[in-house]
Amino acid sequence: MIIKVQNIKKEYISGRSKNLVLKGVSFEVNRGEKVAIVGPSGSGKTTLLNIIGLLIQPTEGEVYLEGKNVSSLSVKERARMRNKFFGYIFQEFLLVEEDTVFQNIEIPLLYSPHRTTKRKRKEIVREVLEKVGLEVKIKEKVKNLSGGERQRVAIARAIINDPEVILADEPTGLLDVENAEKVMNILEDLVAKGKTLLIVTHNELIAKRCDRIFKISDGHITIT
Ligand SMILES: Nc1ncnc2c1ncn2[C@@H]1O[C@H](COP(=O)(O)OP(=O)(O)OP(=O)(O)O)[C@@H](O)[C@H]1O
Repeated sequence: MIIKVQNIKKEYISGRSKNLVLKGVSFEVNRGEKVAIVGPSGSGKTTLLNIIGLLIQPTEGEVYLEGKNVSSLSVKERARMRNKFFGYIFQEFLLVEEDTVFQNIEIPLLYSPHRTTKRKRKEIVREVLEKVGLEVKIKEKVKNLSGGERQRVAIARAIINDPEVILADEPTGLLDVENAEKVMNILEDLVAKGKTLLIVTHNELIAKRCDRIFKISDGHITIT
């Protein structure tokens, strides 16, 4: 088992109002699994993904990654996990529009503890761009790309450090059917090579392609 979540609660407090979004969520995910996280808008899907990805802290409960309780990790180890263990893909791509495809994708390499020369970075970036079918766009500015191409750049950036787990938050939400299909095929290829995928989606067909579906409703999770 690669991820274990135990009795996670998350409460947001703004002013006097409290919002208990997750009311005690527990599950395990195995290595190489493809899991869909579904539920109505505002049910806490992104919140759950961000807790697993160490982007936010739960109010209560524990997250274990490869058997290690993450609350026992130092700040440095958490940062390393974020950079090396997870690849994050978001609906809005979160790319630097004015920069080139290469500049956007090399970012995680610049933050890696292993120094790389520009030549080496180019080689690695070319390799991941090949995986997402965008080698020819390496010098193009992101602002000149289509939505589908942007999402593939975002995927390339997410996988450049060869992460174990890919966390994808509505990665096909802004894409047409054809581009959504391309993105899903790339993600499924990664799973076929042993990566683990957690994908938040509103799309039933995408959810059905996964091994299991985690449905969040009223702060609780049902697994099918
Ligand atoms: N930083 C925050 N501070 C306060 N409330 C928040 C914060 N982040 C999320 N919430 C609230 O928590 C609830 C769950 O939000 P979350 O984004 O996890 O839902 P979601 O299921 O991903 O929704 P959607 O499908 O619309 O993206 C919502 O009511 C949201 O307003």
